[in-house]
Amino acid sequence: MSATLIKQKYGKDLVRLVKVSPLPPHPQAPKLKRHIVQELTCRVLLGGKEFDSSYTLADNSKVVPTDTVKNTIYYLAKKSPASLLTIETFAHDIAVHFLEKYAHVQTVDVKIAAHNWTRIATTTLQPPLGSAPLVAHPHSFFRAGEDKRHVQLVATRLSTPGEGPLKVQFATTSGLTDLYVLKTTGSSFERFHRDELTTLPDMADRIFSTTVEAYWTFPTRVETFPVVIGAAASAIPYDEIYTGIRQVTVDLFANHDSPSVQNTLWRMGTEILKLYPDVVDISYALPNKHVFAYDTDRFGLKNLREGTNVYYPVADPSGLITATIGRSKPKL
Ligand SMILES: O=c1[nH]c(=O)c2[nH]c(=O)[nH]c2[nH]1
Repeated sequence: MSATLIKQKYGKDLVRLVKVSPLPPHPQAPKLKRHIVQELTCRVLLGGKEFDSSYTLADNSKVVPTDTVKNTIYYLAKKSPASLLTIETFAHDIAVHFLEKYAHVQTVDVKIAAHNWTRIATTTLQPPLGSAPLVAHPHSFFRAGEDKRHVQLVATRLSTPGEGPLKVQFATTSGLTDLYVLKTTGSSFERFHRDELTTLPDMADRIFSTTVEAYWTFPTRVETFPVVIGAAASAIPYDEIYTGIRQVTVDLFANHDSPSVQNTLWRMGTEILKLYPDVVDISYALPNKHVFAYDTDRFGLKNLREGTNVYYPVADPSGLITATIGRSKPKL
């Protein structure tokens, strides 16, 4: 038997990093320390033909240790604190670092997840507590939810090392996951296909609950280097787009009178493409986390068809409704 190495990539996964960035002092409380906190989980994988021999011939001479990959993430977080504030920019700077430093690295695949630390609302910073309106605390946070912001960036070297400037193609996908939402009415599922295996009744009014997963892609772009690390000049407002997509998603979830998960998903995607011209397409995965009416009718208490207010959430199985929505090609 003769075998061939079809593809390979290696690096460090689950590199956890917390970064605290100062904010300028508040004019009325100049001594108060004001911070931004970010918690990231990073994965950086390196690829290139010259790593083949580490797999096939046990030749480690070209292998940048995954430990060095990990150290580099912290090094760049320290060196380029501004770029870290937007995970797409940080991913870009990580990729550029590896391509500039190691001529035999052909591709860098970076994934970053940002966790949700949200400012605690406190009544006052001075005792007595509990007597003043709520203010966002300058340096105390709570984990508001398990939802995360994501970026996956694949950077590919287009130029030949030693022949002219470094030229890199970047493919960027951003996303959000684990955004757990539930609505108690304003959702139905009726007039679906029926056959002898169908037991589901028409549901005119039901609970709708899902954990939103959404990924959106940006146009691939080519950049020529050197540029200043941290300056990652990109006209794309990644933060604004993330915040907007998250808001449109929850707005439509809450306000759309949903005839099906499929149609709500479509409404979310089409609205986002209208609002954000930088987004090429958006993919959603919406599990239908069923919450069914419990049968207390058996005990003489009507709950199934009328007066429904006691339910049981079903962990598995869930429905899973997925789609990618893009822009239609102009008709010629
Ligand atoms: O919104 C829904 N879409 C479905 O395809 C489906 N199938 C199902 O059993 N319940 C639901 N709900």
